[in-house]
Amino acid sequence: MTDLPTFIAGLPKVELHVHHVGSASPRIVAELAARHEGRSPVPADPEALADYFAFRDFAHFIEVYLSVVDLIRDADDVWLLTHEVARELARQQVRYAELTVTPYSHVNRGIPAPAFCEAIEDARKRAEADFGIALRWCFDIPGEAGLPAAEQTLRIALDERPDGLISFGLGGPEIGVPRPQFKPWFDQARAAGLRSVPHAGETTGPETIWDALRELGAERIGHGISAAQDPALLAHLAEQRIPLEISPTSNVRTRAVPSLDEHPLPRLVDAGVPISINSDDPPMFGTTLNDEYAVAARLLRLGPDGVAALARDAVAAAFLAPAEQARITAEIDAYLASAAR
Ligand SMILES: O=c1[nH]cnc2c1ncn2[C@@H]1O[C@H](CO)[C@@H](O)[C@H]1O
Repeated sequence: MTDLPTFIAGLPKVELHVHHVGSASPRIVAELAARHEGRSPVPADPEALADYFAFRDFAHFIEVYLSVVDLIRDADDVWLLTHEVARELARQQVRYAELTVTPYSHVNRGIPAPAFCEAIEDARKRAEADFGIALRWCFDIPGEAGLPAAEQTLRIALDERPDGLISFGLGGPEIGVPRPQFKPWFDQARAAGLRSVPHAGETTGPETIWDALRELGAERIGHGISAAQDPALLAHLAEQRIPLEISPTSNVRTRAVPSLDEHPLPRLVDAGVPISINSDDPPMFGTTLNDEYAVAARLLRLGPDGVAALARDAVAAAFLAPAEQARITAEIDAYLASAAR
């Protein structure tokens, strides 16, 4: 058996909670910054960028995140970012990824919705041809922009309806952004066949997760780590098989959790809550999906069998057709068997 990092690097995976702009690598950020003659606080130098991606708190993280969003100014930038994100995911043996994109933020910066959707769709199809990876879209509402953003995000989702669009989400800060107010837009999105995957319980308590379940019809929860504080919620998530999309390093870098050793992931798993392991905004957090699997293996004391089970759990939580889930799961099983020889 090879060492665990090597095993993880070759393990077929899916990723369910990873943000489009949040995945812009230092090289991509440098290229985007260079395209716009340095009219941005975002450093083009990868070293300086690593320091720039250090966050005082969650609000500061969102502020930095939006400064990178400002670098994306036209459809070519959108295409470049999307295709490169797909390349990096495929390098990590990701076969399928549900990428969270925030059309409101780009349309609000002057990129017309049709051009934005055409760019992500063309990059998605090219990535499938170039790298063999299947991408799907979650359109999320940037919560800090409130109900106008909800309305515009839904409009773009329903009017443009790109082929890859499968889910509807809610990102940004939770503090001061109560979930119930978004119910009318989630109701319309779900009625149109989009799956509901809001963030909740990342920086606020279990009540935000209850709201996301009861008011927004959440089928999965982005983060949801504060569920560990509420035994009734843990039992509900476990009984109803509602998966949490866990990104351990994200929670430490945004100060949602003091340290990895204090991360609630072991308690969530012990309570029988279904989870998937994700990277959220990997370059911003100085991590990769493979690194997050290694973190989970350490926190959960897993070997190759346990890590392969984490990958299977993510496949089971994916909004994939059963035949596709079976295909990727069989790949995981075959890989584990071959690594054991
Ligand atoms: O970990 C996260 N939690 C919440 N929002 C996030 C996270 N990572 C990226 N975003 C993104 O922050 C933007 C705010 O306007 C949104 O685009 C949201 O998708």
